[in-house]
Amino acid sequence: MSYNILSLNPGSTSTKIALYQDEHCVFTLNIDHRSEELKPFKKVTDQFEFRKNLILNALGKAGFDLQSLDAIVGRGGMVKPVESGVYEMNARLHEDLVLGIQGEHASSLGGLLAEAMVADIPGARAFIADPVVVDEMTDVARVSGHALFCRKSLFHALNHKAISRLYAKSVDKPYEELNLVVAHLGGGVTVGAHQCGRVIDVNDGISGSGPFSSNRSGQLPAVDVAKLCFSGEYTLDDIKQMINGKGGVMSLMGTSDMRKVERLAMQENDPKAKLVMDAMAYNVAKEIGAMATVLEGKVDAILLTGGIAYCGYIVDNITRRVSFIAPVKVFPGEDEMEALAMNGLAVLRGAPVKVYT
Ligand SMILES: Nc1ncnc2c1ncn2[C@@H]1O[C@H](COP(=O)(O)OP(=O)(O)O)[C@@H](O)[C@H]1O
Ligand SMILES: CCCC(=O)OP(=O)(O)O
Repeated sequence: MSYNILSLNPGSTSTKIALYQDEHCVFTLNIDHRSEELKPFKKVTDQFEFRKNLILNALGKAGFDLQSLDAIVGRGGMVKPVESGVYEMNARLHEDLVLGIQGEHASSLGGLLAEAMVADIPGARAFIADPVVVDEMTDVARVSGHALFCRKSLFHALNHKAISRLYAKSVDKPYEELNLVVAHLGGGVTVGAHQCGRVIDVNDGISGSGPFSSNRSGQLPAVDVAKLCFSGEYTLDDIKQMINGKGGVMSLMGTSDMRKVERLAMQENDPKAKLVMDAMAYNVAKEIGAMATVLEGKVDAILLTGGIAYCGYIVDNITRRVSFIAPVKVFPGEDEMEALAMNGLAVLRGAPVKVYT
């Protein structure tokens, strides 16, 4: 029996779609969204119709018959902390994706779009897989320095796991027998300590922790942020945007496109662009060092992935700083589309599916 699966990956700056016939990718498209295009939408969930129409138009243009789909797998979503795995859409999951229990992120649209689209396809199923809220952190990693706060597991779980499995396959070992430090360098930056198949610690890529990224501030001096909050000059929304969306390279260089920053630094000898690239590499390397201590120095490999892993200058800079810990392997971009489809395929072929409660 053969299956048709659609992968949906809504990101902060793009919507990626891919069609699979069993293991084979037959169509893939990356729709970039300019920031002005998304500006009119107050909340992420307000983008639902806009993204749905783009997807349906793209599939229509490609001449694909939606009725032949067996499953749609979306990248999810800011729901409650969950175990790694595939979850079938249900009323609870729908509700929590809409509410954004742990905050707002474009990936929450993945499950909602999958659910809405299968509604018109008899027999088709809607899933999310390894959402950004996968939580395998140890108790000690959760404790923050104040009783009102705890550290959260919000990261690129899907790509962390997919790239780790790809690496494990390349060295002919089960992922569950390896200790890895994985750094996803993208819109957000997350660096995780993978111990025998579980991400036991990771910086929170949404709420302002760890290294800065192309559009996020990472950790900031808390007292100075508190002063800004009470200065009367900024709204809560302004402050949230400083941390997530308009922070990081966006704030330092006025763009979140690392290709532009790289061009400025390398071709135009812009000292500020070079300093920002150096600082990004420095901070990512520091976080990798921290995660190596979580694994007590027993690290089989360090994996660099995400869009910024295409940037040779940053990769070389990080590698120079951390290669004393373990060999560094680079997986530029992501393996999320295939991971979504293969997770869905496994369920269609009889693997267990998890129920979100
Ligand atoms: N070839 C490249 N060289 C340098 N940076 C790149 C390249 N391609 C993408 N990027 C940067 O990667 C970042 C986006 O990474 P990506 O992994 O696609 O994002 P996300 O984590 O949101 O999926 C952006 O800052 C983009 O400019
Ligand atoms: C940390 C959650 C995932 C995330 O940051 O994704 P993007 O880099 O795609 O925004």
